[in-house]
Amino acid sequence: MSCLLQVRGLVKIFGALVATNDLHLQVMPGEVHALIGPNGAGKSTLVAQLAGELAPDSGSILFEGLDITNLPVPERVARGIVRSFQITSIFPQFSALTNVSLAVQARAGHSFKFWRDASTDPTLREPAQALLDQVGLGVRGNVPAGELAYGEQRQLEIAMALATKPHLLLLDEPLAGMGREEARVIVDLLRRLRGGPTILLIEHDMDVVFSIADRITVLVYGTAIATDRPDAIRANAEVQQAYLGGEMDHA
Ligand SMILES: Nc1ncnc2c1ncn2[C@@H]1O[C@H](COP(=O)(O)OP(=O)(O)OP(=O)(O)O)[C@@H](O)[C@H]1O
Repeated sequence: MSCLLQVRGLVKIFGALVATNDLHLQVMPGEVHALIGPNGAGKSTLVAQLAGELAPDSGSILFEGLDITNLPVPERVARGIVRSFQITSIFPQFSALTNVSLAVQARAGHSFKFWRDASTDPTLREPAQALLDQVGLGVRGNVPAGELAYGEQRQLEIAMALATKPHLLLLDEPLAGMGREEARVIVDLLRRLRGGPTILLIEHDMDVVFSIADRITVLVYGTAIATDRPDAIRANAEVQQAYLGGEMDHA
């Protein structure tokens, strides 16, 4: 099977710091692929380069066989690389349903200024309601987005990201700042998304990573030191060394 995303020899330097260091990565279609590594290993820097927010100093990124290394963010989104929690902007005064309707509308190529249409047009409302149902916010559609609980806003952002019909969904710490119950809702949602878009996930909660990832890549000092299935990663001596026997013990 040919890979969806291929990163070849990626390098990103900040002053004296090599944040991404000759990084190679392959993400296969349909998988949940987790990126883990100690603090400062370069996970977010990598995702920013995949999303097009940061330009690499060298190396290349191929997506669906096409070199996208120099494509700007909107063109990557149009090709199906979508980052949740960063690129989606919620309008807090609009209802959850209108927010998702706007995302559906944007995907269809219309301008955001027609938000009045977005809240009433059935061709936007119906898919938007289906997306709210999918993320577990089906009964919260009429609530202004700004009044949703923190975890619900993250669910809403996932619905808005899904509205763009992503082929690759980039999730950078989707559980950050959440309590136990809110995190459980998001983890259940990620499980339900299996079979949908390919997911590249940065997550510090090792229990979550090891229970939902198909494959895991471990970054250390900007380099991918291992990519494998969870059980093989857990047993990998170099990986255990990188974590100094800490977090991995609990995984
Ligand atoms: N814009 C920037 N300018 C300078 N240094 C940066 C910049 N962005 C990141 N860095 C540095 O690059 C290194 C990698 O940071 P990055 O945030 O990618 O790591 P991370 O693995 O995501 O860390 P964490 O798990 O703590 O979120 C760190 O040393 C960080 O301080």
